[in-house]
Amino acid sequence: MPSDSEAANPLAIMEYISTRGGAAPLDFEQVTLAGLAGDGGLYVPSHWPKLAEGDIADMASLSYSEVAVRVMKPFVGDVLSEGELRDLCDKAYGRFAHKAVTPLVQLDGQHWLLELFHGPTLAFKDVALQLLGLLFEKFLARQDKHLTVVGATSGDTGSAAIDALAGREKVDIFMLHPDGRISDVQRRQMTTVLAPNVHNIAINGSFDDAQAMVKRMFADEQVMDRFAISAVNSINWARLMAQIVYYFYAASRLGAPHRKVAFSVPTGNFGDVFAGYVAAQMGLPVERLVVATNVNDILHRALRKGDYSADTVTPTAAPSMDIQISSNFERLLFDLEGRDGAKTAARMKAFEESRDMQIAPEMLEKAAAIFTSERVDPDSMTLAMSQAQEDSGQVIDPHTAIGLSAARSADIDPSVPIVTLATAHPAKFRDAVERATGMRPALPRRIGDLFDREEACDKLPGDYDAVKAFVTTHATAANG
Ligand SMILES: Cc1ncc(COP(=O)(O)O)c(C=O)c1O
Ligand SMILES: N[C@@H](CCOP(=O)(O)O)C(=O)O
Repeated sequence: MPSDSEAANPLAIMEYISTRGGAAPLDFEQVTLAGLAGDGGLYVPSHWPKLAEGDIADMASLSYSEVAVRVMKPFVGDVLSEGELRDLCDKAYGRFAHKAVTPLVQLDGQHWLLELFHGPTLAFKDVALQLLGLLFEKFLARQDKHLTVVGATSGDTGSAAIDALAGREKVDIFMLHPDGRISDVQRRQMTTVLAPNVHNIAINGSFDDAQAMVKRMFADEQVMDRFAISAVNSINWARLMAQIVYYFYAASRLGAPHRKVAFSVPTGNFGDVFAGYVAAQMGLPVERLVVATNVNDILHRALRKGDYSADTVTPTAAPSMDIQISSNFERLLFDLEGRDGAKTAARMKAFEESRDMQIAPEMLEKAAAIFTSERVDPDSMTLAMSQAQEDSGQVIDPHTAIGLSAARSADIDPSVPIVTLATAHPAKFRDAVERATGMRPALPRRIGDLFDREEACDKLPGDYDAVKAFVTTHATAANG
């Protein structure tokens, strides 16, 4: 738990440093607009702020928006006043279709679902991206600058980012998705947004290929000199920060800080579960974080055996988790290695060249203090969907099913509540849900006419130069 002095001074100035140690420290406004560090690293806070037990206990009776203010304020520092942060949270979470924003649903004596899909695009990404859109707007109004957002999506980040940024002045968004490897609903949620500042690009390749191209752009001086490039993926610290909130919100309602809570997290890019790790560093009593993967199991192999070697991506019925190179794992490695940027830089450079990394037993042991992992195969995923419907009347999506199956397999004390993050609405994956349960979920009213809308999308080869040429031709220069 936090020391008295840390708890008493949560607003000490927060600086952000790169995991690779080669970039100047930034404040919260700068880090939000920067996205990825110039040395290729990911920004992290210079220290983990601590919340006092009493503050965590108080959260049980606060609204989601108020919990968000209390959790995020130490990361924001004095870049926004508390009133400004509260206004942004009220606005962001006011767009959610459920009063609780992220309601908890009890399945049985030990298992709960945390429904994170009540935002405009029906996945957990809205929780952070609705806020990030408003943060961009606020910070760009302070700076006379035009922002070019370049992102990669395996289905959900794209629509949430586009919803948050479509039509905003001073921002263009270029969103790369793997052609043919996302659900029809996911694709249409992006490609039917016809605002002139939105550019959808289907690339021939996997999410990993798209993500690698995005990262390469941040290191490309020809692009960076002309355009102010930023990120909406969880490589952007502000994305992760907003995702820490729901761990506090859920755990405080289940008895934290006086009771430990475990979380099972369907995982791909390691962002959502890393947010849980941060919550634990801030003082939330987290019994365990279950990293639930599908057959694209690099994280399971890494946490179980130290084998972080990237295979090719296998397309599955949980396409948003079809990822083999998990960007945010670098943030964990940085912590596990004593926050030594030079070591992390050397490790990541070697990985980028060989696509292989072995993790030392002492680092694995530290990770095992909080993380455990489970690999869920397609049959277990299908079974989790049908059982959730039969036993609890809950229709769940394939990603949530992977989380729930992992939660039920993990070795966790039966007296500890386990919260599975329900990361997407079942209507986004109607074919897979229908195959598992015989039920075809209806599209929620707000996207009821999705299949009647016109689509716009450019197709490009999985080639960096082609994507760079497209972005630099269509983007607005930083100085407008
Ligand atoms: C529905 C869904 N579940 C789980 C994940 C995995 O989350 P993360 O990439 O933060 O590990 C994603 C994609 O990010 C997703 O869209
Ligand atoms: N699953 C994501 C992939 C990117 O993850 P992010 O959290 O880093 O944006 C998606 O659906 O796009």
